[in-house]
Amino acid sequence: MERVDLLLTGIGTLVSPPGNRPRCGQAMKEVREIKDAAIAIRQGKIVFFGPVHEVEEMLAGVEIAKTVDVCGRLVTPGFVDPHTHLVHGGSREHELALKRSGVPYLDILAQGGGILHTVKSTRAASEQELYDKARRSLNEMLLNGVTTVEAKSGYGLTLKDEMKQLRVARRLDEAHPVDIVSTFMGAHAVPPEFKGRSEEFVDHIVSDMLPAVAEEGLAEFCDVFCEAGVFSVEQSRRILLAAQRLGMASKIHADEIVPLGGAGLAGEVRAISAEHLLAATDEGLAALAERGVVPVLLPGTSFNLGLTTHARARDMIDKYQLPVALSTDYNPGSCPTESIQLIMMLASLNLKMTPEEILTACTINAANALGRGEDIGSIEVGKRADLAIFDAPNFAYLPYHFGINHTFGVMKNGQAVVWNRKLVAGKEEES
Ligand SMILES: N=CN[C@@H](CCC(=O)O)C(=O)O
Ligand SMILES: [Zn+2]
Repeated sequence: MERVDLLLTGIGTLVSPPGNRPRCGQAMKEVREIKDAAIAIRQGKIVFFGPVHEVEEMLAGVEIAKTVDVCGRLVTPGFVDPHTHLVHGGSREHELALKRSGVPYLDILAQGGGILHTVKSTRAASEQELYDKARRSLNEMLLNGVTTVEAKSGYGLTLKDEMKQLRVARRLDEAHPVDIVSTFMGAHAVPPEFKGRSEEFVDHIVSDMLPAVAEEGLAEFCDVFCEAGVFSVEQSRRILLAAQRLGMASKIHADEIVPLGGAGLAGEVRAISAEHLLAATDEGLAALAERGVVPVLLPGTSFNLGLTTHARARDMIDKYQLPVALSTDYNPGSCPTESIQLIMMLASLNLKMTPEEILTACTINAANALGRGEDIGSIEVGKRADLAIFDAPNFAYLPYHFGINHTFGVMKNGQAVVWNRKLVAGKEEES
């Protein structure tokens, strides 16, 4: 090699899970930590990393176009947020008092509020309004150290409005430094015009929506809210298998509130991931383990809904050897936060995950929940140089010192997109 584009040096601690594969059970705790480290980057990819003296030896005689000293800071892989409802219209703070008075989430939905309220605001919003709002949230995520985000549709619930959401996600992926992975979630709720006729709505999804979404190549995954009073296991199976035939892999909002069997279905259809899982049974967790499904846990949601029960992360890791991933579930109802660093604190508090497990869950396991373990989610030679730089002495400091943003900088494909705690001008929206 004759030249590297960037040498990131002065790294106090470099910490990353090793490899590309999902990390299960005990392996979630085994992270690689290197003191006084450096990373060499060429054409957006990592070409060497290790203790600074070793990297310098490797680079003897190689032209280094630019050197940046991060002055002893912590460097991790850029975080991957594998479950968000990024693109939507409006907000739902008017439901806060109702929620706090104890009215259950599904009752608010059954009364036409909740998700259905956001459906109204999303239908009423123009594509540009949705774009501008989602871009602001994406900037917040980037400032938190996140470099890849999954984004679901599901607040349009007509073909036209679902496509509107998905096109916004595609435009953001093209224009914003954060990579967006799109999921079609037309089965997020039964819209008012199909009230009492959920089977007909499922027919409409299968016959009209899925083919149109596939035709325009707007989504890589298909997700269903498989929940009592929303979509049954049979309906979810029908939608997910139809989507698979069109090339969209499956994700499931599974066993969030009622143990309906969503986790079992995730195993059966070989979903890439199953999300929430607060009410998942042992049988359901065993099905995930048997079929290599990544459980995506959303502790911000149970926290914000004021629940005293939480997903059984310890059982998932210790007993079922599952590769747990974490996510914000950013959405306007059950979890209005873009902060993955807050989620880390809640994973420690309520899921009893260790800092090492949390790091693994927010990086390589989250990348595998999106089928991107070969490309992102760990600091490895050949992978994209998506990196987060923190004003922190070690990774445990992030879930420990909570309620503030520790990010100093973010590199996306080897380019600084956040520096000195600010978006780098022009990088928040490249065109
Ligand atoms: N549970 C279903 N969907 C979202 C919430 C959507 C909303 O309340 O707007 C979730 O994952 O938490
Ligand atoms: Zn969700």
